[in-house]
Amino acid sequence: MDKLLVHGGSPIHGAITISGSKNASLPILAAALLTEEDVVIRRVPDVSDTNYMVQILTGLGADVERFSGTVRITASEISDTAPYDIVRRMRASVCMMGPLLARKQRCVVALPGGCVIGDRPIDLHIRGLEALGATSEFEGGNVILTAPHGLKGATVDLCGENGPTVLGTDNVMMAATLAEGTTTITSAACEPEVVDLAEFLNSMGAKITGAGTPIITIEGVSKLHGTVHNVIPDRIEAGTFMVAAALAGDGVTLRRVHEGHLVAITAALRKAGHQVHFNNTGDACTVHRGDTPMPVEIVTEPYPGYPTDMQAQMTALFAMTPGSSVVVDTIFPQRFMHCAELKRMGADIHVADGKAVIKGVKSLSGAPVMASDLRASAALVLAGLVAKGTTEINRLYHIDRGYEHIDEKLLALGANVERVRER
Ligand SMILES: CC(=O)N[C@H]1[C@@H](OP(=O)(O)OP(=O)(O)OC[C@H]2O[C@@H](n3ccc(=O)[nH]c3=O)[C@H](O)[C@@H]2O)O[C@H](CO)[C@@H](O)[C@@H]1O
Ligand SMILES: C=C(OP(=O)(O)O)C(=O)O
Repeated sequence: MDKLLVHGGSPIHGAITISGSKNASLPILAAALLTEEDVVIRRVPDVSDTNYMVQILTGLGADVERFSGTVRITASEISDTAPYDIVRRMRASVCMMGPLLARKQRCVVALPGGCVIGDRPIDLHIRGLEALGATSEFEGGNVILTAPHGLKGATVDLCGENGPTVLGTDNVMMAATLAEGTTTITSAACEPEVVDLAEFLNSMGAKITGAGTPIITIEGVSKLHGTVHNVIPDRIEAGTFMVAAALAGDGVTLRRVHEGHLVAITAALRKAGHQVHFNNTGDACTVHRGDTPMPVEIVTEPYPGYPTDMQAQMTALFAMTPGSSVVVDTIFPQRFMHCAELKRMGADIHVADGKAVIKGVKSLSGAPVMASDLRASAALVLAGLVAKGTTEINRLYHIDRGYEHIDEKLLALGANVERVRER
């Protein structure tokens, strides 16, 4: 298990390039199962989640070649059962359900269960696939979906108690591409990753309109074909480095970003007193720490609102921002595991009922801390950049799930970090 040592106090500056999006890559890799033909996906980040997805595809019988950021998949003959050993390691493996069901009329996928960010039910995924004519049963920790006579288009509402579901929208959209007739998804998730998946599917011959709005229409086709696709930039990786720059930066430029995907994060940083400038084409931005940082309140919401995947990192920034800031997570109200570790570094945070109140302190001090999930680990790295002394972040595999070569990118910006490899 690797760990990261962050020696605080070195300001970061310079430029880095943002990687392809993890959360767009995962469903797109799964969607390659919808055709027997060759699919080439570029800018897939080299993170453990995409490696697991490649292993799942291989385990299902697909031929997969990976060279740098490019993955070529040929799924001419595949099985309907996703191998448990790998599926259990990654929650996003639930997005195999839609493509497998559409292609094989049956799928067996291990249930993801909960995780440290809270309960992660899949009732809306199942409800959506059942509306298309599938039947479901649960056996031995697996969900088994069958549609022996194929799927049929229907109207499906995917709104849950906490709003729409991203991977649920992906699953129903992927399944509906090969269903007979027209499917309408209402209360669809509007995240850019859903739009990227829809663009990928359309480039394979699917007929999808409305992705990026709450109503998506999919006209079923009998077959999809091969394609080549470039994955969108990772808005959460970009947001994480934007916050790093606001916390410890002395002018940090991020290349290959998408301004339109970063509106809520940019607004929160500007409100907190930091400077964010985009270039004319909106594909690069430079962030400077403001002279008078101010406390703000952020409330996570479905896109285009402030993303839950960016609240832990912002909490690290608020830990050193004078005054009282507030973070409310309406999507995953239990997603505050990072706060206990930030407190070990000297932060003043009170968490109750899905809300953290953070009183800025003058300084944090480095400490051994435990990463509990992907974005919580990112928050600890950010805090470590400005803490006095050394922060030792254990269980680095959490961060390696979703940040491509984070240590190398931080080193390129002048941070003093060291990955300690432990076998
Ligand atoms: C791989 C990937 O893209 N992961 C992202 C995706 O996860 P994921 O797609 O799993 O998250 P969802 O959008 O489904 O979850 C949103 C909310 O809906 C609830 N819910 C979800 C499904 C369901 O069947 N029933 C139900 O009640 C969840 O508990 C949560 O409160 O979107 C989340 C919300 O933006 C992000 O934090 C994750 O990084
Ligand atoms: C929570 C995340 O991912 P996952 O849904 O795969 O757990 C994330 O990317 O922050």
